[in-house]
Amino acid sequence: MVTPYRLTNRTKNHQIDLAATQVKLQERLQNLTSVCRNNKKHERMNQETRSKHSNLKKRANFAIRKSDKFKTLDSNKKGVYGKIVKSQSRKVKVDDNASNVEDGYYKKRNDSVKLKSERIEGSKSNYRGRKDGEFHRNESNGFVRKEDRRVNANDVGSKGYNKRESRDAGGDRRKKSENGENRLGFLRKYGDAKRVQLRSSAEEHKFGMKKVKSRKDVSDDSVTTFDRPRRKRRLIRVEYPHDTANKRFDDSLPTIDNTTDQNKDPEDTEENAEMSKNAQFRAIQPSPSIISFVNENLLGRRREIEFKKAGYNIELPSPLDNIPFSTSSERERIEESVFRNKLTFFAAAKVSSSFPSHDLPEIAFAGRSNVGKSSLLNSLTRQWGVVRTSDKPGLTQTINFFNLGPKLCLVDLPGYGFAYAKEEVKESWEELVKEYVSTREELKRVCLLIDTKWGMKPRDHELVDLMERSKTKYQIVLTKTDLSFPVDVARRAMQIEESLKTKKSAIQPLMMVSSKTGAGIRSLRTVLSNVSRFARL
Ligand SMILES: Nc1nc2c(ncn2[C@@H]2O[C@H](COP(=O)(O)OP(=O)(O)OP(=O)(O)O)[C@@H](O)[C@H]2O)c(=O)[nH]1
Ligand SMILES: [Mg+2]
Repeated sequence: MVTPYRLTNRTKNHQIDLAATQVKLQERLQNLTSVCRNNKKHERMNQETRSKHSNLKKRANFAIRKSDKFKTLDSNKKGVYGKIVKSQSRKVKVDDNASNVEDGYYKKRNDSVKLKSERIEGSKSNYRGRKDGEFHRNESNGFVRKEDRRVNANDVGSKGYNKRESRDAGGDRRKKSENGENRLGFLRKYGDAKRVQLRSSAEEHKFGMKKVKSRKDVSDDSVTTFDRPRRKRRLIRVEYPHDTANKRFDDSLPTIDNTTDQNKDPEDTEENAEMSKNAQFRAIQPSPSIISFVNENLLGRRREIEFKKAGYNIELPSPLDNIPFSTSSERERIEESVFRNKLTFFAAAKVSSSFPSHDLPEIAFAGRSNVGKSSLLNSLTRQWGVVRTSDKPGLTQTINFFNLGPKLCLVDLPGYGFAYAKEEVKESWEELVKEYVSTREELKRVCLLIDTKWGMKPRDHELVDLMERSKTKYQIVLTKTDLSFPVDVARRAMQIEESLKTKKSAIQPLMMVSSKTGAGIRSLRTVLSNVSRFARL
């Protein structure tokens, strides 16, 4: 049997004590945890404070370093005016002469600076006193002119960062701040290494500083400057009088160059002659009949729209050589039966002995190089590519004979005048052409091709004279009419007709063609087919 457990008073008391202790312990535990938490918080705070502190320290150091530089600048400024205060370990060099030697303008300054230093040492009346060793310049003194202020790097530099001073000094503030920046940049770049401080013995004694002399010792120790030559102001010079960019200046500075005039003389006269020829050409009034002929045949430079309006198919080669509204480029369309024949290469001759012998009438195409002889042959026969053409003068170098069926022979002659060939070779071509033109019996007509743009040149006249002498029939054909204005085509035709009026062997009318557009080709075909028809061998 279990006896009921009865708590004694003592036990009860004990129990109460224990409960109280438990409560107390719990409270302490709570306190401790809160303390712990607080400690952690503090620790974090401490860390933050420490980092903040270190940051501040760094910034402070940086600021101190910066201020050192400013101090140096300040001391430099003072150095100029005689009172030099040591700033940290940096020193300012005195070399006024060396810097001023470069520019004669600054030489004048030496005297004024000497005067200045004397006056500074003598009394402070020229400067408004501030702190010890700091001075403001007083412009009313007169010895520091505006120009001097501008060229003095130290002075300007100090103004760069000290607004109050710049205000005091007056003048263009913006300019000064710019110079101040330059000055700072210069100091950063060249820093201590280039800076040396020199002081007069009096100053040395006064401030108790060591005398440090630069290698380039100078007699005048009272003024502070730098070794580095001052930046020269940029000047805009007109060095190239013939430069188009300087045209304005050219107009204001006319130069007379006698030597060039003397050298130019012969060419000038030629040019003037050429000019007057051009003027003469422009003065030609073409007759209404020629103008209407040019317009009817769509000769001259034209827009494609005009060809389209007239019904020609501009997709075809030499469109004006076709019947309007035709879509065919076949040679069956050619009216003149002789030109429907196939064009075949027959013979080439470099010398007169190799001229072929046959009983066909010949029609030759002569003219300057690149005038369009070979192109005209292709265009007349509408057989593109049979005769070789090139945009480089001098492609055709031999006398080439082409048979046009059994009735006619077309002859492509080498050109004369400018060509990409040696002089001797060109001379031999010319001789060959002259020989052929003057001696060939089968030759019934020479088509003398003239470039519409350039007209007849002396060599063309030479050939004309030769043909006149040898009584060879020739007909002038103006080529490349599509490159000149219609009125110029008419003028050129008038001009040449006038010049050949008295020539007996010249056959009228003068022909005008364009191998490119095909203008005038049909008319030329008609003329040439008549030659073959009535030729007697
Ligand atoms: N715009 C235009 N160009 C032409 C005409 N005729 C010829 N040409 C161009 O002129 C250049 C010379 O043509 P060619 O036929 O080789 O001249 P060439 O007289 O035979 O020249 P050489 O053989 O060197 O004596 C080529 O590029 C042709 O395309 C024309 O009527 N109009
Ligand atoms: Mg040719």
